[in-house]
Amino acid sequence: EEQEEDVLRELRLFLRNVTERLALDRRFKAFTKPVDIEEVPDYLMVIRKPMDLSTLLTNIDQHKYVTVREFMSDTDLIWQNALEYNPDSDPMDRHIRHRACALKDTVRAIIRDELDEDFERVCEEIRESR
Ligand SMILES: O=C(C1CCC1)N1C[C@@H]2C[C@H]3C[C@@H](O)[C@@H](O)[C@]2(C1)O3
Repeated sequence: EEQEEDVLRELRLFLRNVTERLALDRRFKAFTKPVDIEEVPDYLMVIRKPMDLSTLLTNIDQHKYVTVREFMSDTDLIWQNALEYNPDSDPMDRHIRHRACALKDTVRAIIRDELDEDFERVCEEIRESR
C-alpha cells in the first residue's frame, strides 16, 4: 500500500546516497564502470556476474532492491569479482585487491553506522509479503 511505497522510496534514497559516496571515493575509481570487455576479452569467462557502481545506480532506479540485504549482495559482487579476477602477486593485482577489501569494509561500516535495523526489518517484511 502507499506506506510501503514510502518505505521503498526512502530505501532508494539511502542506497543512492551510499552508492554516490562510494563512486566519489578515488580509491574506488576502477569499480565505477563495468569492466571493458574489449579491453579484457576473457573477463566474462571468469566472472559470471559482473557488477559495478554505475550498474548499482541503474538497479536502484529500476526498483531492483526491496531490502538493503539484496543491495549488499550486489556490492559484494564488485569486490569478490575483483579479488577473483586479480589474484596474482604483481603490484597491479595487489593494488586492486587492497581497494576491493577497502570497498568491502567501507560498505559494511556505512551500513553498520547508518542503517536502522528496524527500517531493514520493515523492508524484509515487505519483500516477504510480495
Ligand atoms: O577487474 C578489473 C577491474 C579492477 C577492479 C575491476 N579489471 C580487469 C582488468 C585487469 C586489471 C588491469 C587492466 O587490464 C584493467 O582492464 C582491469 C579491469 O584491471
